[in-house]
Amino acid sequence: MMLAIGDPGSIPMESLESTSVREFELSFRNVSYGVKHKRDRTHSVILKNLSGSFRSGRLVGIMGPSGAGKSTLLNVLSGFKKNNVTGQLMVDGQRLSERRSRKVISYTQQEVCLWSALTVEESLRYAAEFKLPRTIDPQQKDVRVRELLHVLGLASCADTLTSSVSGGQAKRLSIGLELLSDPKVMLLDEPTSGLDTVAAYQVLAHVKQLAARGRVIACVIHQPNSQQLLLIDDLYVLAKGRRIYSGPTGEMVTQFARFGLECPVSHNPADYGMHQTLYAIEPSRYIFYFTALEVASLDQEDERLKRLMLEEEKDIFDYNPPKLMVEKSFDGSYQRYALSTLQQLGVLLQRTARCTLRDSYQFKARILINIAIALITSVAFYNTGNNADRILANTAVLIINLYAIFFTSIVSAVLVYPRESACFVLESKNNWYSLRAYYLAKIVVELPTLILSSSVFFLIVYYFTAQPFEWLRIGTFALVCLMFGWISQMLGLLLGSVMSVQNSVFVSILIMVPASLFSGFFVPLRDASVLLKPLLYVSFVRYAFEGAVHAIYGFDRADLECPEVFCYFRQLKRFLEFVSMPDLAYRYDLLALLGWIVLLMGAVYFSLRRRIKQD
Ligand SMILES: Nc1ncnc2c1ncn2[C@@H]1O[C@H](COP(=O)(O)OP(=O)(O)OP(=O)(O)O)[C@@H](O)[C@H]1O
Repeated sequence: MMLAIGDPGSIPMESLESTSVREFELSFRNVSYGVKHKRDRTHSVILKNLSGSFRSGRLVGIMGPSGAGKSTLLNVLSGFKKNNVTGQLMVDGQRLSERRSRKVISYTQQEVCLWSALTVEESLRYAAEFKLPRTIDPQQKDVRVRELLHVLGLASCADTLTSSVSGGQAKRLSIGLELLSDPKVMLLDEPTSGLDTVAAYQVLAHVKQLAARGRVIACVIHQPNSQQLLLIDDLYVLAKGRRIYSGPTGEMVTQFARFGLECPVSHNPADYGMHQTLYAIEPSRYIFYFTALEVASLDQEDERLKRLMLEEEKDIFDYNPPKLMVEKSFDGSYQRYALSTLQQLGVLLQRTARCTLRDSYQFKARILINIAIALITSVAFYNTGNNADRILANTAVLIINLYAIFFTSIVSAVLVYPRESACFVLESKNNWYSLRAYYLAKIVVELPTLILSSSVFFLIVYYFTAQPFEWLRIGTFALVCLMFGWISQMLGLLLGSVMSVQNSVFVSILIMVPASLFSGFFVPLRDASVLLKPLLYVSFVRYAFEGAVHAIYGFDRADLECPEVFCYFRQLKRFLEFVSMPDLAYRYDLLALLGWIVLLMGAVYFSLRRRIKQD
């Protein structure tokens, strides 16, 4: 059903409402936020001593000039920003813990983060799967998705991939994803930016209806027109991180006038002309918008503004909230996630499978690169496997095999992961699913890709370079390749989760080049300097290389063929002494690789957890 302008009541809200919620209030007291500048060790205050209360049933508009701290305030209230924040967040006068605030507050940021391989409708459907409880039947979910498509004006692009929609459509979709679960408190950062007047009105009207049904909704709003202003019940106006107004929209101008801040505030004749013209065209927009912005943009030394700010800071809490227990009023039956971990895992796997099948470029490229390198290696080292005269060349095959696995695994992870992890952080902070479910899904999805891509390489090279066709050797070699590939993959995910694509690529090269030195192939343990030796003992490349050498030449392999009169390395014992691996212990290599896997998997987990927790 399309929403008619000027008729917000026509929004089909009934099915979007699950239960009626009693009135409540989200309030914050003495909220300050500062940043330390690393370069000159100075400290800037971004939000100073802000207090206020947003009541359910009323749509709150947060206004102020660019850089006033509007987005920062929403980041702080939503819990997205936690470091260097002081103050209290309360529901009905009861302090809201961090965990609890995550349960009740949803936040739609200015930047959109969408899965590029999904269509608009699919994105909403997956959001519905994650955010709506299983008790809601699929038909009802379908109705909600369809309603949102219409209300947000996305019906015409429902089947378009999110990578192809316009900026405004992407913005509306990102709001829709959060609207689906009908959260108790919604903080929206510029929900109308990028939208035309009609769409902006529709979004605001929809949001107002949600507020009217007992939600707290606060949104940063830029340049609202008179119709949009009529929808905004309360205004919270910021100037350089300080509050200059909080209260009903209609009373703002009067409040400013009490401090001699009457419109127009500036007396530049040129500006005055502009003011007059604007006033003639659209009086209400002129009064609210220009008054708010002009006052907020005044010099902080302006006496009138100073008095106004002092008054606002003095009069922080005129509302006396009822002392209700948050537990009873809010959390009684409120679950952080709509689905169990297992159910979350199921939906995550479904979504990833769909994205991978649709956007299979990365996967195909990885397989093709592996085949190409495998064929080149096979041509270069054809039939070396059982030739004692070419044993060094054959050892090179083993190390090339490991490098190919390393680079294809790490590069595909660092290229794709930074963007994916940004979406994960956003969805996770908004309680779509837990880190545990996401991490499990990631492992389940990555493992088959890794097995397939490294097996392709390994099998081609193994066959054409004539390595021994014994199941024990094939199995042990494959296991080393797989574990090494998993280490590379985890390293890629770790880099991708903590840094940008560019930095991850540089760092992965920085890791691998010295790691080659520590493989034991170029500098055997015996010849390593005192400085190099400790690095060889911890190098995962060395353990993988040793494991591979053991798989191919260990386990009491018979002497090699010698096509010449004399081959020094015909007896494998001599070769193993030469590469400084006389007493090979395959299981120790596996144990060391396993240790690395556990370490890196833990590191990836904790780095993702840190990202969810940090600002
Ligand atoms: N981590 C940070 N380090 C340094 N400065 C910061 C940091 N976070 C915010 N700021 C500064 O705080 C001020 C407020 O930023 P914020 O993004 O909240 O403004 P805004 O009112 O939302 O602006 P806009 O309307 O342009 O989006 C800006 O001057 C910004 O540069």
